[in-house]
Amino acid sequence: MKQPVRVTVTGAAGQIGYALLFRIASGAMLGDDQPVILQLLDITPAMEALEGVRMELDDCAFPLLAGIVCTDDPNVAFKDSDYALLVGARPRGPGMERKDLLEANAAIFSVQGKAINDNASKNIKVLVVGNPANTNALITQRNAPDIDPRNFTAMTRLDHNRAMTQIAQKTGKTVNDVTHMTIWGNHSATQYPDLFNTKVDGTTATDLVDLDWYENDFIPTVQQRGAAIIKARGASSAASAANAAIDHMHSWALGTESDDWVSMGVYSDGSYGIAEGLIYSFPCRCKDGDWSIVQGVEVGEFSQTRMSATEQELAEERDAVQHLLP
Ligand SMILES: NC(=O)C1=CN([C@@H]2O[C@H](COP(=O)(O)OP(=O)(O)OC[C@H]3O[C@@H](n4cnc5c(N)ncnc54)[C@H](O)[C@@H]3O)[C@@H](O)[C@H]2O)C=CC1
Ligand SMILES: O=C([O-])CC(=O)C(=O)O
Repeated sequence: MKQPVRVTVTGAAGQIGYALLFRIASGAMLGDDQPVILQLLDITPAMEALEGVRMELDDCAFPLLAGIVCTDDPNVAFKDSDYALLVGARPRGPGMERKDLLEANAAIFSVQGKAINDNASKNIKVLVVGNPANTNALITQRNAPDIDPRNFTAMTRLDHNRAMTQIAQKTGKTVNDVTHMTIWGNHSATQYPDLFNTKVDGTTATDLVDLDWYENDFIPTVQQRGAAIIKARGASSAASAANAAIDHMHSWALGTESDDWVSMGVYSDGSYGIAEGLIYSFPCRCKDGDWSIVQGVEVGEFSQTRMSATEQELAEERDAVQHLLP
């Protein structure tokens, strides 16, 4: 049996937390041979609800669950942490854009970045889910100067999964036939889901659909899917967000499929001309617990315009939180 790893989840008493923790404890995220210790953080008023979640985790008798810590202290939650899923933040309501949450949520991530820097394993893998996810990941990373910036990522896997299903349904196939999907940029309405490089049953997706559908139906549907869920459910995506977080960490820790790739918001090294240091979603391959940006993906004029627009938005978000970036 492997040694247990420590997995921190923030906002653990929230909606996404409730859909996430049981799957982490079951082995869905890190494999069915990897014991986990869950280190659960939420705010003081949520401690009683969190205690209820702990009771339910206990009641599942998960063989891989080697311990549970519930706390309202970030220094305790991140102690020796190997993996962190930063979910805790206010979600948006109807009519809001994700960047409207910047002010409400940004401060949370500077505090947690410092707590990660001071307490966590230097090899910690961090996924930021709380919105606006890319810029919150940037704030966290910049507040943890002793940790490699590559260890901080933002979630665009939900957008990636949404796009996979949309193209599969349009072409009468299943998601099993879809490969090489890419979400470029920000987890926001400017994100660019790229079908020029996507394959459906081996055929390039843009050869199977007309450009009008791609531009005026597919792209806005993927970009606006979060808002559509909020409208329908009265609350933001939770189970699908938790599922995407599991997928993101699973790919990162255990690797991606052969020559396929996944979308991850990662520290830009200047690839594809994207400003260095932004947390931008790229096509990534993962191996041996590390990710790399896939190089040589075709970028035509249609894609370039959209990739630059979402980069521009990320630069503006970064400038708006300059005071939180040491
Ligand atoms: N990146 C993505 O694809 C997605 C991101 N999200 C985002 O995830 C976040 C969480 O969503 P839900 O779970 O639905 O919200 P929720 O409101 O149900 O839960 C949030 C939890 O975070 C806790 N929290 C607040 N401040 C905290 C702090 N400083 N430290 C620790 N915990 C704190 C709250 O007490 C609450 O328990 C939101 O920002 C939402 O917009 C949601 C869906 C997809
Ligand atoms: O849209 C929201 O606010 C929640 C979210 O990030 C998503 O569902 O993609």
